[in-house]
Amino acid sequence: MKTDHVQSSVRALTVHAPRAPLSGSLQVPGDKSISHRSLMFAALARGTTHITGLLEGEDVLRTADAMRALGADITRTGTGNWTVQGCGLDGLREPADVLDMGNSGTAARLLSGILASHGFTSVMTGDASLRGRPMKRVMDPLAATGAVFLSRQGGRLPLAIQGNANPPPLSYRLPVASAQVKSAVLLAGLNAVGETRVEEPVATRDHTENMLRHFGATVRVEPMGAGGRVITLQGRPELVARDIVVPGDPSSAAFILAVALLVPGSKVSVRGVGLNPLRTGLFTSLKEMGADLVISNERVEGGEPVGDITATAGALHGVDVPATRAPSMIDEYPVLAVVAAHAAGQSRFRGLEELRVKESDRLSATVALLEANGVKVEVVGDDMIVHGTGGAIPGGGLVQTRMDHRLAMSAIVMGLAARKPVCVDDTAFIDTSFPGFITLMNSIGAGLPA
Ligand SMILES: O=C(O)C1=C[C@@H](OP(=O)(O)O)[C@@H](O)[C@H](O)C1
Ligand SMILES: C=C(OP(=O)(O)O)C(=O)O
Repeated sequence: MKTDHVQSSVRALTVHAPRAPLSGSLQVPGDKSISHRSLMFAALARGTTHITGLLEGEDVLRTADAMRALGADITRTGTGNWTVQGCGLDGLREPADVLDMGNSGTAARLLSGILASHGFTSVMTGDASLRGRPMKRVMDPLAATGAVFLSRQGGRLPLAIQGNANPPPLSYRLPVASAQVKSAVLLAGLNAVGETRVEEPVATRDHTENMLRHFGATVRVEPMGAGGRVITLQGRPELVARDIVVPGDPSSAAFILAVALLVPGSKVSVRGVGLNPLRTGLFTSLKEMGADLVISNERVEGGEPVGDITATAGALHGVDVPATRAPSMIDEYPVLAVVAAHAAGQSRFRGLEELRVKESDRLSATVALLEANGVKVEVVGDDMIVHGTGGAIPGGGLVQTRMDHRLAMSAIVMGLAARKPVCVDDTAFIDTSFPGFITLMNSIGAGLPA
């Protein structure tokens, strides 16, 4: 199994500060959220969808395998170029074997919405990290549609799902700010007659809403309260194949831009980065720290705002990131903590409870990453407080990456910015979201061992 392959080929790395400033211009791989959805929605549509710029990371390859097991015909025609022959909403078939979603919460949670609303039985599992993550957050709303779930204790994978092909439409208020939960409910609503309604008190990434519309569904989005939204989806739409251009992943660009800000004298551009406003909280926070980040060539590609971002190294100061910004930068806190460790003064990141249920407990893992490298950090309730070193991160630590790609990449950024080398226990999981990361870093002069 591929999961075992990733787990068994441990790749340790020792990271030294580069001898010279970093420079260059590059593109990062396609957006992970949009890539998963492209494959899933194309499989549910009728006709042939061509996808350009698909992220070929392990997580997305798991979604491709799962959609194939459900009957879609999915072919890779070139780097990032994929073709999906969809089955239509009523054309999926029961998978003959267990669906292995690897390390991917997005794949598992979104797929559960699809599986719960089809009249067959399926079983889903994942690697040790994913098997530890909570699935009750999707099982609870989906069970109200008549789907039956059997999971391990605490709502953990493996999970057996007996779907209901005629689910009633749900009206659901998200108890956690999660685009994955929102998407699972909306995807189950595709097969329901009538209007599915989701209330989110804080807006989360809206790729599901935008992309379902692109494939022909009627989706309405209205503001609710201060920063919330109500999303309504008309059930049983005729989903029709539509081509998709996947923008560069802002969550991947984050690591390149962060290292360019921290290594003195550096200047690096990342071209074609997705700039959906529900994904750009990190860039806002970096600018508040005094970062020299310039966005140029803004345009719309494949329905998403896209631009080029240039980062130039310079002095940074601490920042107070409000909890309401968390959903728009939820995957970027580990690397922002490294930037805050380098900055002068104190930073506070508020409302990080969701970090505890990612590929690892990212709150405690980020604290450990900083502490191992001589940086003072505290957790107060759900807030993280980082005491910046004013450009003098001691380094010299060993970082445990806990099967978590974002910790591995953040640890590498720390090693490039620290005084003493940083050892990273395992970088293999970087391939889940950012294949080619080390090669790209070296293309701007990072000098990492290949
Ligand atoms: O919907 C998505 O594509 C994602 C939503 C976020 O998770 P939550 O919905 O759990 O916040 C994010 O952390 C994940 O990397 C991708
Ligand atoms: C949390 C992440 O992904 P997922 O939930 O899909 O595993 C991530 O990529 O940082």
